[in-house]
Amino acid sequence: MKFDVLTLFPELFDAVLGESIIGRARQNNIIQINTVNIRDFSLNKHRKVDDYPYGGGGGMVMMAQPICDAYLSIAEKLSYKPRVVYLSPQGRVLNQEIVKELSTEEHLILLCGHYEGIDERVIEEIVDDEISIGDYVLTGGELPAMVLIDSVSRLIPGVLSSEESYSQESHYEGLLEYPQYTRPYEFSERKVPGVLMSGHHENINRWRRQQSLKRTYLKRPDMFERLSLNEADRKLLEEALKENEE
Ligand SMILES: NC(=O)c1ccc(NCc2ccccc2N2CCOCC2)nc1
Repeated sequence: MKFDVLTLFPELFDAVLGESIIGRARQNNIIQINTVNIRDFSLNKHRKVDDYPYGGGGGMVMMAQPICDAYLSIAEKLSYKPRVVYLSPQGRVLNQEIVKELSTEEHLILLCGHYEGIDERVIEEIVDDEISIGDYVLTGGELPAMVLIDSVSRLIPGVLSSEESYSQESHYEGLLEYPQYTRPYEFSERKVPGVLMSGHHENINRWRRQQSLKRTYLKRPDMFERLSLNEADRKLLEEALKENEE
């Protein structure tokens, strides 16, 4: 999987994508992440990449030419047209389903906007997808690009070790994760739930699924209503909610 990031701030990516799981995956060449500085493609001597908006109004707009030339510097070497994702507040909001879809691509070009946005003709010319990481406004598209790279990369085979990839398990897909505990057994007078100490794996899995169902129902009714629960799950949830009332 290859990511090419078109950005005005390539150095922002080094720390976040150089460390830990993603850093290791880059070293093992499981994923490649390359940044392209849009400013290097400005045609004027002051390396200007923004200009005043036609129609007036405050703020500046990123010019089309430097962005499109930065894109061409990548695309012209390729025999295929790579998928171009533009990170913007107008995009469809990223979720795990979209992450999964993106992880099937061999090569993604991520375009990071700044100022008040980019000249619309760039979107018409080269952008395939507009994606937002949530309904809030940021100073630039770089953090959204890093979020997308992180979430997509962890689905690429070989990026997560076997332990790390455990959280991939489909058994609770669409559900919130159950509570996690580790040593010591008692911490600030709080003990670990007995079932987890029993070594009874069937009961442990039952308890974990019950906790995931309960948490999803209580914390994320929007996710919960998308679930289709079988009879066993419904009973588990009912029992958990009854305990809540006691
Ligand atoms: N939710 C997101 O994914 C998200 C993404 C980017 C982003 N900002 C960069 C940006 C990129 C494109 C267009 C406008 C802008 N903005 C520039 C600053 O002013 C507001 C508009 N903000 C939030």
